[in-house]
Amino acid sequence: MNSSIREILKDKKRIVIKIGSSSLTHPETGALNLTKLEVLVREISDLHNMGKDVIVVSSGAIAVGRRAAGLGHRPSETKEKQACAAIGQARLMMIYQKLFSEYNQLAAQILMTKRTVMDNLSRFNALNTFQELLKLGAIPIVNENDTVSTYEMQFGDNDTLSAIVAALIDADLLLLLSDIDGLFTDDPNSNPNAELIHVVEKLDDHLLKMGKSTSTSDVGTGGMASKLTAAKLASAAGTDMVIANGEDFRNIHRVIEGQDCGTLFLSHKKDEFYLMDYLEKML
Ligand SMILES: Nc1ncnc2c1ncn2[C@@H]1O[C@H](COP(=O)(O)OP(=O)(O)O)[C@@H](O)[C@H]1O
Ligand SMILES: N[C@@H](CCC(=O)OP(=O)(O)O)C(=O)O
Repeated sequence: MNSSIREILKDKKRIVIKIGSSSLTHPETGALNLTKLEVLVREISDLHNMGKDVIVVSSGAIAVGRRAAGLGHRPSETKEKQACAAIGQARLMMIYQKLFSEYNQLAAQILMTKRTVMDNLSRFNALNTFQELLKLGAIPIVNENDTVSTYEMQFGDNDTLSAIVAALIDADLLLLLSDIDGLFTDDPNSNPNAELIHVVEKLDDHLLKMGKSTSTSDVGTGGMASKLTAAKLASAAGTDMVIANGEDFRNIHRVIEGQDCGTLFLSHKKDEFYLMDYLEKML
């Protein structure tokens, strides 16, 4: 049953892939894991070569900037985070540009805030930019514009941002690459008996309570709770979603080949009302 359901993943055409900070950096030092990044870029380039539209939502600006600026601690003050993001985002894009150009791919940067989505004109402009980039064969690399977004304009976590991007551009798959294999019956970092859930057909309140909002890594934000919020948004947008482990980026093709990898959340019918209501409440 599980493997036959996953056949649908082979036909996905427009895919948003979200990568968490913990999947991009070495846990011991916080520096970028370049070997892993090379695998990531190769995997994404190959998906693109298969004729798929790929949109990357990459975290990591604050983690990379913090390391580059020599900050020993995780920044807590807004202005400190903003400065780290300014340094880190530029570095991150420099590496992405370099690696993607080695595979003859065109990488592009899109930075968004809540305001980009809430304001009708900005949302329309953002959508046009995405569409034009995809038409040009580029790979958009998205992040929150952390440098200018303060609390009231923030998505706060890229799980939510990636689901909103997926809804905006009508993606048919959202793939969240995390530091964990998928959704478990409980947090496996505190409960060794927790079991991986392979397929979620309906995201009910019981499942929503399984995801705790605390992140166990030194760089992650949001924990499993924000991934489940993303799953609700994706489902309302008619987008299937998979959470898989970003420890091994070859999981990207495993998911697209329909292998039993991570947790698959099946979407049902579109629910524009839920999406609009969610966006309004974000204000
Ligand atoms: N039910 C659950 N299933 C899986 N992970 C969970 C669950 N509840 C809490 N978590 C925690 O969520 C973490 C993943 O979230 P986060 O650290 O924000 O990841 P990332 O940086 O990859 O986005 C896991 O490492 C795990 O400790
Ligand atoms: N926008 C922030 C990341 C926010 C975020 O959600 O981080 P993560 O939990 O690592 O995906 C940054 O680039 O540092």
